[in-house]
Amino acid sequence: MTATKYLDRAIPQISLASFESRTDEITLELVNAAENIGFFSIIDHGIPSEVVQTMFEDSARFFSQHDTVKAKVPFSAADNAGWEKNAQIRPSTGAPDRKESYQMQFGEGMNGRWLSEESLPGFKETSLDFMKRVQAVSEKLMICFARGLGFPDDFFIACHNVSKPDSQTVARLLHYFEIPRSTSSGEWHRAGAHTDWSFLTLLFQKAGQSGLEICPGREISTSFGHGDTWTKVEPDPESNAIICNIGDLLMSWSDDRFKSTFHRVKAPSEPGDFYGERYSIAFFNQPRKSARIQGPLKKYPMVTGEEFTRNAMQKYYQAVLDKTPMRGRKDAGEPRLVDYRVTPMIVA
Ligand SMILES: O=C(O)CCC(=O)C(=O)O
Ligand SMILES: [Fe+2]
Repeated sequence: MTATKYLDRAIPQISLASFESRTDEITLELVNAAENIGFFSIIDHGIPSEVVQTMFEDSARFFSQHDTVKAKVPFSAADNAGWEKNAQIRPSTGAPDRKESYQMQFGEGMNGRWLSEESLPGFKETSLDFMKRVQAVSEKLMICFARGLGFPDDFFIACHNVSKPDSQTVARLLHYFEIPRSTSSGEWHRAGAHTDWSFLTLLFQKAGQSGLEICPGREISTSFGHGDTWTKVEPDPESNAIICNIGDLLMSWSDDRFKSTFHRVKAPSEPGDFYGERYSIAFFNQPRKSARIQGPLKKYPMVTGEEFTRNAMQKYYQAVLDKTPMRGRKDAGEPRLVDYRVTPMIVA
């Protein structure tokens, strides 16, 4: 395996302190970051680090449940919610990510996908409280991006209103398994290179659990950045930073002015890489199904939020939908992506 080429790109750090009186200044910083690297971190965002830690503890509590318990809330491709394990095949690798994840929503997509209060007391309340806080931070960023693109301040907030039943916004708990040092990673990744199809993604990392890497959309020269130069994005517990990236939705809504950025969680294989168990939390701002998506220059035809998500699911999950052993089962109802047969971390 050839060594990864790394470049120490500066990731802009943007403070949201005194937001109301500094909105224009913050807008300039965000627009600049979005036009160039597509990645930035935000600090002074108002979510105390204890709240983040509590969510991480509850995430560990969720994933420590037996697989048969988690399988009661299986991932649904139709709703983009629920639990999957070793089931997400990225177009960049053609192999499942070595991870499990649980996706939670505010709206009707989450119906029947919470574990019962008896099996996981307090989990739903902690999660929804956390999600509301992250949504509040997202809304500040949405005001700035609306200003930056010449829309009314509340334009993106209305399109992403999480109190509406057709909200598609997702909070994703992620758990990557510990990897034995003897493992040869070959071409697979903990999360293969991809862009997110969200408007914006807000990512929480845990101290010491590195692995996230980025390659800015403007600098990528191959389809998935194989062989391109990558930059490590280390967790920053000191400043309680949230890592943010532009997703495909904001790229399209800005007529490509803002670029979504390739990122991945590399399988450890080189000196300095982290082999331990890794937890992260990603919050994907997704449009309401009824939102109408088109940039100010009308570069792309208008699509609804529902259509945008459906297209993205086909692009990112089709390989699994085609392979899923449960497809066509009488009781399936809809395609399911959980492949219980794959044992974690069997890597030759
Ligand atoms: O776990 C991470 O750090 C990144 C996860 C990610 O990129 C995703 O789920 O889209
Ligand atoms: Fe991602």
